[in-house]
This record gives sequence, C-alpha cells and structure tokens, in this order.
Amino acid sequence: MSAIRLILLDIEGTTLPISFVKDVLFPYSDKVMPDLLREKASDPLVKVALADIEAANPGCDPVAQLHDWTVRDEKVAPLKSLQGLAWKTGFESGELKARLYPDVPSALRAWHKAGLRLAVYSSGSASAQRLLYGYSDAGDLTDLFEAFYDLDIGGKKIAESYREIAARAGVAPEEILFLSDVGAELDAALEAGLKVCQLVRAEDGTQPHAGVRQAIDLAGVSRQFELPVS
Ligand SMILES: CSCCC(=O)C(=O)COP(=O)(O)O
Ligand SMILES: [Mg+2]
Repeated sequence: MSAIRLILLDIEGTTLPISFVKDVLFPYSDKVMPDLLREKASDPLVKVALADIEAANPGCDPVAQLHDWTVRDEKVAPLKSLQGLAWKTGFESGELKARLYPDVPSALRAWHKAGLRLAVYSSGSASAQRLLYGYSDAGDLTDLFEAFYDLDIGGKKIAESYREIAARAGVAPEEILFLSDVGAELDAALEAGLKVCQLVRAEDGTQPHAGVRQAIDLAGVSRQFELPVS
C-alpha cells in the first residue's frame, strides 16, 4: 500500500459544522448581497458572476436568484464567488470567526509537523477557504495548507477533478487521502484512485456511506491510517 503524502480536506461537514455555514455564513452573505452588488458593480469578479447568473437564468433578478440558490444550497460558481466576497468584510472586521470542529487544529498541526502535505478542496471559493482558515477560532491556519482548490477544478462529484488535483500536486492519486462527509464526493475520489475516509460528524447527523472507511473526527482518521497524532 502506498504511503499517504497529501491529505485533501473538504470543509463543510468535515472540518467545520454545517450549522456554521447554514446559520451564520449564509444569512450574512444574504444580508449584505444587495449592497455588495451595488457598491462593487465594477469589480471584475462581480461582473463575471452577474454574467454567469444571467446566462443561467436570463432576465432574473440577481439578488433573488442568489437567495434561491443559497436556500437550496446550490454549489454553483457565481454564488460561491460572490459569497466569498461578501464574507470578506465580515471576517476582516471580526464580525465573523470560523468555528472549526475542536479536533481539527491539533490534527492539522500534527500532520503538517510530520511533513504531510495538506490541501483544501471545497465548493466554497478559494478566497472564502482562505478566510475561514485565516480567521478561525484557533487563529490563522492558512500556512498549514499548500493549496486551496475550488470549483474551478471541476465538481466534487466528478472523478476527473481529483485526477486534476493529483496532477497539479505532482502526487500519485493513491498517495492522496481525501476526507469528506459526502458519499458521492468520496465515490468520485475513489474512482480516481485516491484513498478516502468519511467524516461522520454527530453534530451534522452525517449518514454513513457504504463501502468507505469512516471516522468521527480527525483523531479517528489518524488512528485508521496510522498518521501522526498531536
Ligand atoms: C469554504 S466556504 C464555506 C462553505 C461553503 O459555502 C460551501 O459550499 C462548502 O462546501 P464543501 O464543499 O466544503 O462541503
Ligand atoms: Mg462537505
């Protein structure tokens, strides 16, 4: 069996509770979105996102469309990039602070200290990922990660996305351990040849997925895969 060289981590439901996203982050971006679209209308990111929204639903009201996608938790690129922009002010002002699962900072530090490479793969935009780990309740953890992959790589339920991440990292797929709460993401990573483990978080009510290893926290991942512990 190949040794693990890189650990690739999902965020929501894996390192951060789903309730933090649904009850804190989504209401925040929903609240500031109308002002943000008006005040940052000339920002290239906003222009691209608005064009993508128009292409997805011609003639729609962008604010209403974004709200609808948020309520349905759609993992669509224009929503994710605009949410990232909206949360920036909240994190930088101190109004938002990411509530990581308590087992996460110590495991990440132990893995990093032992020389394991760490990267994030989340539907949230790469800039939103940096904000979450930059303004977490355990301080700034961004230096622990070598890369932040988002939907620009491709969807998380598609095997090709994981092959692309392995190619960009210069690591064989079987040397990557992917951690996620979502069965379809784990299946796609398995299809690409990665090792996988499902985080079954009691707080999130995660349903165990057949055919994959499971752990209730990152310490449990360490035990199963014989990785360093803090
Ligand atoms: C990293 S941004 C906050 C969460 C978010 O918007 C999201 O879509 C997370 O999805 P994940 O792929 O991390 O489950
Ligand atoms: Mg997730």
